[in-house]
Amino acid sequence: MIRTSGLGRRFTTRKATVDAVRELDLEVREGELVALLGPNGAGKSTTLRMLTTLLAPTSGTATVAGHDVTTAQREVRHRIGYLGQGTGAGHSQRGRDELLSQGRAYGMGSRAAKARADELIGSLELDGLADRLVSSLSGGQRRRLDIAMGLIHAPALLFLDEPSTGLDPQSRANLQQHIRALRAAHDTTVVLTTHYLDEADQLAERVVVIDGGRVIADDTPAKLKSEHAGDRITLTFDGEREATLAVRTGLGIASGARVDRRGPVVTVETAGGAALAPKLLRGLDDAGLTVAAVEVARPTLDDVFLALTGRSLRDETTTPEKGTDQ
Ligand SMILES: Nc1ncnc2c1ncn2[C@@H]1O[C@H](COP(=O)(O)OP(=O)(O)OP(=O)(O)O)[C@@H](O)[C@H]1O
Repeated sequence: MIRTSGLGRRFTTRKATVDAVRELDLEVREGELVALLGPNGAGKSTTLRMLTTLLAPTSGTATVAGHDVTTAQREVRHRIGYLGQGTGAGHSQRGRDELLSQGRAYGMGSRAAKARADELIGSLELDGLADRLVSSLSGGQRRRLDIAMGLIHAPALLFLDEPSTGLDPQSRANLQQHIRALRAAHDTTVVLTTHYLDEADQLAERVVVIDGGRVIADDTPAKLKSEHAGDRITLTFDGEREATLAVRTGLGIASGARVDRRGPVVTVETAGGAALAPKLLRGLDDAGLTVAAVEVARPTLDDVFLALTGRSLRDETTTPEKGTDQ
């Protein structure tokens, strides 16, 4: 569905030259749901804008839905849907009318456009809402209408640029549920960008991690986590002295695990944390050391990003919160 080879985009301004995307080799198969994950400025939007023909690459090639993004822009555009950052339906219109005019703009007959609009209104649960003025809809509802606009011409491939940015967690979960259902109902390949770790983890089958314009990892969330980050066992002792003694016992763990002590808290990063924790506690008990609290946490995609770059994605992104909606 998508194949890029050495794709790149350089921006040259009077002040600086920025390689927003470098040497991108990406392949997306039919039916996949792929998330491009990275901090602000990583190159996610620039990648999407090149794949949707909105921006010309300065190096490399890209084929989308069987057509070259540089030499066959029209063909590509007819086969894809795109929801950009901050784009959306006109506010003084009713949603349904917006959908119909969008369908006509794609050359659909009025009957076909109406049938497709009805179908999308149903699957995105916009019944009732589609007959209201767009300006009266909440952020999440408007985003769903935007997705319907992007799908009106039944594209095989849908690009969503940060679809849930600015939505509160509940509306975000609701939108994710709709994206999943849409994909199941219409068999659409979906490529989306996000800087929400939970969104990439829960929604995408495959996560392409981008940093500084380059792909630094590309796999299923489960494999990324098992390969790049271990489970984390956090042991809290009554005092720093006990924690130091506990580390000195070696904790009975295999080499390769990372042990870190901060004050009375010892963290152990290792594979198979859930199985190891009871053994570890028994060993400490035998050594006469009492653990005040223990916690075993599965790794997150942030741990993966941290392992790959030494930086946390959480520190780099902010989560703007707006009103809840359904
Ligand atoms: N038109 C432009 N002119 C100059 N630099 C640009 C332009 N567009 C993007 N850039 C730069 O390219 C880099 C990648 O930007 P891009 O918008 O693709 O990142 P992003 O990963 O989508 O970030 P965000 O999550 O903030 O949307 C940034 O350093 C950005 O400042």
